Amino acid sequence: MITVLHVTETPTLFDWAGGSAAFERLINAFYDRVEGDELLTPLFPGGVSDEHRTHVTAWWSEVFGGPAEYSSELGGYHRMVNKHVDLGITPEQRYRFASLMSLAADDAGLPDDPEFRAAFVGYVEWGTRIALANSQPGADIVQQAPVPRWGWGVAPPYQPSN
Ligand code: HEM
Repeated sequence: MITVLHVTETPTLFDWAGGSAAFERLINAFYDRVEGDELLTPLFPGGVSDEHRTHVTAWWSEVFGGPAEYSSELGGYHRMVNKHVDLGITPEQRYRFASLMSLAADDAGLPDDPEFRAAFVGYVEWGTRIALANSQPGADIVQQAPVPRWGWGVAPPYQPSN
């Protein structure tokens, strides 16, 4: 008797989005919007540098399943978390940040299937709430933690079996 095993691998969110080039487009589109936003510009006086954009692209790529360069080259979670200390992010700024991320995903032509976008905004919601909490004066901050690796959650992409 022959048994046929059908194995379909679920792609990482990084690969599904289009890899490094897609995350570069996303982060540049996002900070282009930030630079024109009256609520967020006070947090980025003088604009958002190429270096900042490159670092944040590395963070997002790693979180979504791409190369772990933010951990190996830039200082990992510890560096990211300390960048937010004492920024005093307001709930309005958090919400604006999250909204602009969703719009930037459209600007950058990221996949717009409901499964990908649900996972994407799930991470945005999670990350922005953590950033807000960590940015408050006197916040009790976890200094060392792994960079998260985000997944599809309950709805991976629908892949017909034949
Ligand atoms: C999903 C949520 C977020 C992620 C993944 C994220 C990621 C990062 C990373 C990786 C850095 C450090 C870049 C480097 O290594 O040089 C950073 C810095 C920064 N983030 Fe966030 N962030 C998030 C939410 C927010 C929010 C909600 C705000 C404000 C509304 C914010 C404001 C900033 C600012 C102002 C810096 C620069 C600080 C400095 O260089 O002095 N972030 N962010």
